[in-house]
Amino acid sequence: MSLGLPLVATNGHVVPLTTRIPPYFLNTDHRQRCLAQLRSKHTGLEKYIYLNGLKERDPNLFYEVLLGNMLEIIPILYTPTVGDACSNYSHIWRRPEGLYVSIEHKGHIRQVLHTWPTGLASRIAVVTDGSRILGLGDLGANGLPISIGKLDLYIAGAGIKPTSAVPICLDLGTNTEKFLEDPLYIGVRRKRPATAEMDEFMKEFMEAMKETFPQLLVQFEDFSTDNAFRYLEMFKTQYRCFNDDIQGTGSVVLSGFLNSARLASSATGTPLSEQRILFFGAGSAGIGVAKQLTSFFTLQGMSEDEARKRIYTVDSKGLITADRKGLQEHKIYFARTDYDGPALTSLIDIIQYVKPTALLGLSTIRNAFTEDVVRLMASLNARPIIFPLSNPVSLCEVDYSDAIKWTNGTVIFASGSPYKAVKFEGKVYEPGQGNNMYIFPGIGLGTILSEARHVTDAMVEQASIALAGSLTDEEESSELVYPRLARIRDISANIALAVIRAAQTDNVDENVLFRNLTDEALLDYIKAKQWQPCSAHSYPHL
Ligand SMILES: NC(=O)C1=CN([C@@H]2O[C@H](COP(=O)(O)OP(=O)(O)OC[C@H]3O[C@@H](n4cnc5c(N)ncnc54)[C@H](OP(=O)(O)O)[C@@H]3O)[C@@H](O)[C@H]2O)C=CC1
Ligand SMILES: CC(=O)C(=O)O
Ligand SMILES: [Mg+2]
Repeated sequence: MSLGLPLVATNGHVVPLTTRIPPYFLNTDHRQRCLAQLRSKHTGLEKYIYLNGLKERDPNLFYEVLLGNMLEIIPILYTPTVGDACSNYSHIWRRPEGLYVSIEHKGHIRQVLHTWPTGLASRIAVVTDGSRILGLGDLGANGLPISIGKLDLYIAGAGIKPTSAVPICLDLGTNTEKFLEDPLYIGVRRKRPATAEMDEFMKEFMEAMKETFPQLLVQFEDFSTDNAFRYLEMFKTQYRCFNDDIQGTGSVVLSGFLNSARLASSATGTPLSEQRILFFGAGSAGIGVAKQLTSFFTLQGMSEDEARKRIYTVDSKGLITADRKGLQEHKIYFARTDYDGPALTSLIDIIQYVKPTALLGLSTIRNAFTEDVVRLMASLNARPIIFPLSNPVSLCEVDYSDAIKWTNGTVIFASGSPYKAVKFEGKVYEPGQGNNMYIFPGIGLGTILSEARHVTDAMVEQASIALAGSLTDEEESSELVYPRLARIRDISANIALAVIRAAQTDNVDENVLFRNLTDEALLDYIKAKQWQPCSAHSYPHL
């Protein structure tokens, strides 16, 4: 063990020649100590604060503990607890953890970006404007922890170097009064800008990002739906960027849906071409997933119209039909043209009309999938596919234990936030977690390594297909629809390989050296590039 400090060995123990750490500290298991300290905290928020302090003090140890305990720690750094961290961020703020770019910096954004310490080494930025954090609404400048949490997943899940990661919160004001009135609120005290002012800001920001960090990929995160679609359209062929809520969610849910449809079909024989998918919630996530599914259906040989006909969307006013006045732009494509009865507003009536094989919730409405809804889905399908995908858990459309009970265990289930396994009538059932965390680390890794100029639709689609195909025999026989989280590094490497190949096919890869490598050699290269934490390097300065 080389720690960069003088050591002596006595009785087989390593003892540092320093007074600043206890002589036998190095012979103890720091990971176990951290876990014990973590577990001694009583609330999720206390655990979150503890873990972020640990990351600041000792990033290697932090990521070692995280990688060894993903199932326990991801729900703290990410959904659901990151939702509490965001809601309370102005109050729990301890130290600078990311980059804030304020509307008041307009005209000087490049100078602000230049203050970021790792400069040209930066490879991936997760950028939120705090306007729709999970399903919690407009949290303004409190949104930074969502960018930090996503980047922890890049580092742990894909092996991106911590020094390559840039968490960014755009501080553009907030329309949430309680923050504007809170004396501890850390953001600018103004309402959000009108579209023209925000567009000017975003254009300056993206141009400054490209100039300051030429090798960087931007992941847009938790922008309100209209802006999420608008900036994706505006920037997706101009800069290296993608939108996680639209494209990442689309990609991850397509994977889970394909594995679910295969499971359901082994009971019912229903082919993909006869699936009817009902989206409860038609925002950036719902429409993003619907688009990804239809794009995949057309790859399978369906016409665009046939593919679109498989999809039904519901918003706060009920089933979305083309005759509705003033439909928002993003809802028009899937609005039904074949329904001309009275407006259908209750979910039960809509299910009775559509007879869906799959019900996907991206609505932010807690318990919207009531017992009646779930039982109706079970009466229509031998294996109903029910994905309550809204985050955090407090906004999930149905709890796993209820879904199991009300379907007598026949449900094929994936939720946005994690649930524990459930025992029902003597059998243990394991839920899936349909969350973009399975996909964005691999998309990012593949994009960064291939130096793709843009993230193309095919790169996102191939990522999804790679994830769907990543189940082991054991996972398949346990009827999982997503792989176990503990394998995320290998899965991310496989997704990255698929993303790089798609970038090559689309001719957007600037790193053309990979074109000559076999898949096996490229996969080895990707794995060798994954950063590994090593807490033995933790005390060089003592
Ligand atoms: N699992 C995952 O990986 C991901 C999950 N999500 C989650 O998805 C959720 C939605 O995100 P996003 O699409 O961006 O948010 P939006 O607010 O844009 O979308 C919410 C949608 O739900 C609809 N809705 C609201 N209330 C009702 C109701 N009572 N009945 C029916 N529909 C209703 C809204 O209708 P209207 O349009 O009329 O307002 C809107 O279409 C969030 O909770 C988010 O955390 C998001 C990304 C990834
Ligand atoms: C998971 C995610 O990106 C969201 O809930 O917004
Ligand atoms: Mg999100």
